[in-house]
This record gives sequence, structure tokens and C-alpha cells, in this order.
Amino acid sequence: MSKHSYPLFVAIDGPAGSGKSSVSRAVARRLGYGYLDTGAAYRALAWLVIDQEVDPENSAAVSAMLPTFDYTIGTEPDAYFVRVGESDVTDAIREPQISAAVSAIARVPAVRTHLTELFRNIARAVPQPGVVVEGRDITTVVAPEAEVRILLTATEEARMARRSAEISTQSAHTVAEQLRSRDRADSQVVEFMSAADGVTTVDSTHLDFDQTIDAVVEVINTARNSHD
Ligand SMILES: Nc1ncnc2c1ncn2[C@@H]1O[C@H](COP(=O)(O)OP(=O)(O)OP(=O)(O)O)[C@@H](O)[C@H]1O
Ligand SMILES: Nc1ccn([C@@H]2O[C@H](COP(=O)(O)O)[C@@H](O)[C@H]2O)c(=O)n1
Repeated sequence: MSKHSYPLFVAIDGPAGSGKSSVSRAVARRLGYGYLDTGAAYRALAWLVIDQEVDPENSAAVSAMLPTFDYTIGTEPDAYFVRVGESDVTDAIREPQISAAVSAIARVPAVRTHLTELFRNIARAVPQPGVVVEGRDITTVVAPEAEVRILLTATEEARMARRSAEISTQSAHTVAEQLRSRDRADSQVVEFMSAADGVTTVDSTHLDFDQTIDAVVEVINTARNSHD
């Protein structure tokens, strides 16, 4: 029987475009763990706010939506989906208008408290022996007691180049400006640019995708061995 009553918790923080989602999902797949993308919940709430024609800057109106926010996310690395009620919003939450609105919603304290509790419950319930949870504040706020805590980072230049390579509908300049402005807004609320005490930094600036996965898996295996 496992020594853990809950799945082993791997917490991964980092700035926009550092590879949190793609690397975390690949790591979870390799280790047979669950995968939880926390940014998707902030995005899904932003989607609902816009869909209901609520002003994202109206924190009281946004907070009032929380009790009926019916959110579901897939935690299998190969069966990812995001739903609000009956609506599948997996693709819709990646639209630029959602990225532009999400930071305003994420700075509302009631939203952060509500979603933090939701993330803890979802992570505890995965059927796998471990779960990789990624977002801006996972190592510091959501799971400061996690068995494994990693700050995944890369230089702003590398992150912008990677992000603009995957977005063909906007100029590299626009993509870079959006990434910078989201990091600026988010960093007023949570610290994700430097590692808190006990958090291991993985800097992927000079690593390719597979090397980054290897580096993260090595940190997990080292921590796992020290817990056994
Ligand atoms: N080490 C790497 N080398 C090359 N490309 C990478 C590396 N790590 C991630 N990428 C690529 O960088 C892009 C951004 O990664 P990803 O979307 O996972 O970042 P993120 O941190 O989740 O961003 P955000 O917080 O904005 O959602 C993706 O296209 C991903 O495949
Ligand atoms: N733990 C988190 C995760 C996300 N946010 C906010 O959501 C936005 C979208 O996140 P992505 O990872 O999908 O890009 C992000 O810009 C933050 O505003 C958060 O606050 N905490």
C-alpha cells in the first residue's frame, strides 16, 4: 500500500510561457500521474464573466458568480477538457480576449480563495499515485507543503520566442507585449519570478523540451527517494 494517503503532490510555478502546462502534462504522462492545470479555472471563470456580459473589473459582480460556477476539468494527461456547466470551453479559454481579461479576475481575493480550495480538492481526488499541479502560486499558496516544489523558468526572451512560435495569428511584437503585460499584472498578486524557500528552480532557457522534462523528472525522483 502507498505510504501517502493522498497522491504525491508535485507543485510547479512559473511565469507565462515558461512551459508549465506543456512540461507538466508530459511529466505526468511519463510518471503515470494526474495533471492539473490551474490557470484553466481562472480562464474558465473569465470566459463565464464575458459570456454573461459582466465587467471583469467589477470584483463584487465577479465574486457573486462563484457559488454557481459549475467547473469541471479532466486530470488525465491524455484526456484534457475544460467545462463550464454543459459548455465545453477547452479551446475558447485560450482566445486572446480571455488572456486579456483573466488577470483582472485573478486579482479578486474571493476568487483566489474559492479556486485554491477547488484545486486542493481536485488534486486530492485523482486516482493516480501522484499529481502534477501547475500555476502561478502552487508552491507558495495552494500547496506550500507539497512533497515536490519546482519553479520552472526561462528568460523573457526565450519565453517570448516559444510563445510567438505557437501563435501564427498575431505578430511577435503583439505576443511579446501580451506576455509581458500579463506577467506584470499577475506579479502584483503572486510571486512566481523567484523561488521561495525549499523550492527547486529548473531553468529551461538552454534546454530543449525533452531535456526540460528529464530535469523535472529528476527533481521529482530525488525528492521521492528522500521521502521513502
Ligand atoms: N524547454 C523548452 N524548449 C522549447 N520549447 C518549450 C520548452 N518548454 C516549453 N516550450 C514551449 O513553449 C510554449 C509555452 O509553453 P506553455 O504553454 O507550456 O507555457 P506556460 O508556462 O503554461 O504558459 P502560460 O502561463 O502562459 O499558460 C509551448 O509551445 C511549449 O511547447
Ligand atoms: N495558479 C494560478 C493559475 C493562473 N492564474 C491566473 O490565470 C491566468 C491564466 O493562467 P495560464 O497558466 O493558463 O496562462 C494567469 O495569467 C493568472 O492571472 C493565477 O492567478 N494563479
